[in-house]
Amino acid sequence: MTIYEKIDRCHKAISEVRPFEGHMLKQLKDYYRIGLTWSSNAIEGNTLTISETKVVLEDGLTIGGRPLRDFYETVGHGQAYDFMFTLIGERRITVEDIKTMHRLFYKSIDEANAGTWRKESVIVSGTGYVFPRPQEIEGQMRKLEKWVKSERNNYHPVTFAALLHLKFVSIHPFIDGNGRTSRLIMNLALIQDGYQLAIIPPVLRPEYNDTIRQYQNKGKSEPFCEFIAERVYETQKEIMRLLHIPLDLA
Ligand SMILES: Nc1ncnc2c1ncn2[C@@H]1O[C@H](COP(=O)(O)OP(=O)(O)OP(=O)(O)O)[C@@H](O)[C@H]1O
Repeated sequence: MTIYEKIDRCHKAISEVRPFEGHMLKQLKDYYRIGLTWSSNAIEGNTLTISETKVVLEDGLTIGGRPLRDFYETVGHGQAYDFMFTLIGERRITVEDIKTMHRLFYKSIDEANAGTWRKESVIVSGTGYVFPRPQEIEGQMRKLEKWVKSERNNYHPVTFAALLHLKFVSIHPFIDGNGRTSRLIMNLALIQDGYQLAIIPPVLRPEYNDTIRQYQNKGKSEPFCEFIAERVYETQKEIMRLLHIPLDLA
């Protein structure tokens, strides 16, 4: 069975318990708020542990001895995550939504650059890939928005979400926080289509970055899409375990 067939089997089993409705939706949202915030920040070097992330998000407390920036990243990611969930009933992902997500994540860190395109060129370590010039960003992001509208139904929802992430990080429209924003947009696409989140733990960072590079250097998107599909499948199995859905359906 391919990873996509496995995902579809799980999707069918999970959809029967309607996890994205009513009280279950709230519980799932709260559960993954901590997991996604922690993992997405940790992969970029944030030093907070998962239990410290929970303290910051749920009690609003700072953590002694940790950089203030790590605290702001956690609070900001929590707010951007909440905004992402407000779009769950829609099937749109617009440039404005993307800017709002970045602004919420980044406003306490650098208000002037929050939700605004970068004004400088960007170099990403580990790749010789040439990113668009600042003056090209608005056009490329509008093109991406059009692609979302016109191409979404031509892909498996998990492939679509992964491609959206790839295309977004290859524009790298913000001065910082592109990784966090790309993972939020990808997860927005997944939950809008009724799929579970893709959570990338920091230990998988080398594989994550390597599959992005394969797309940029060799034009191969399959390794990244499969990497993301594996992550969605892991979350599906976790949800099935939590909701007492027999795992032999996985
Ligand atoms: N070769 C690459 N090209 C483009 N983006 C990449 C590449 N490798 C990794 N990335 C993405 O960029 C992110 C890290 O790059 P960078 O540090 O420049 O991002 P950032 O803008 O600082 O955002 P964040 O701090 O949220 O990651 C990774 O999390 C990944 O999503």
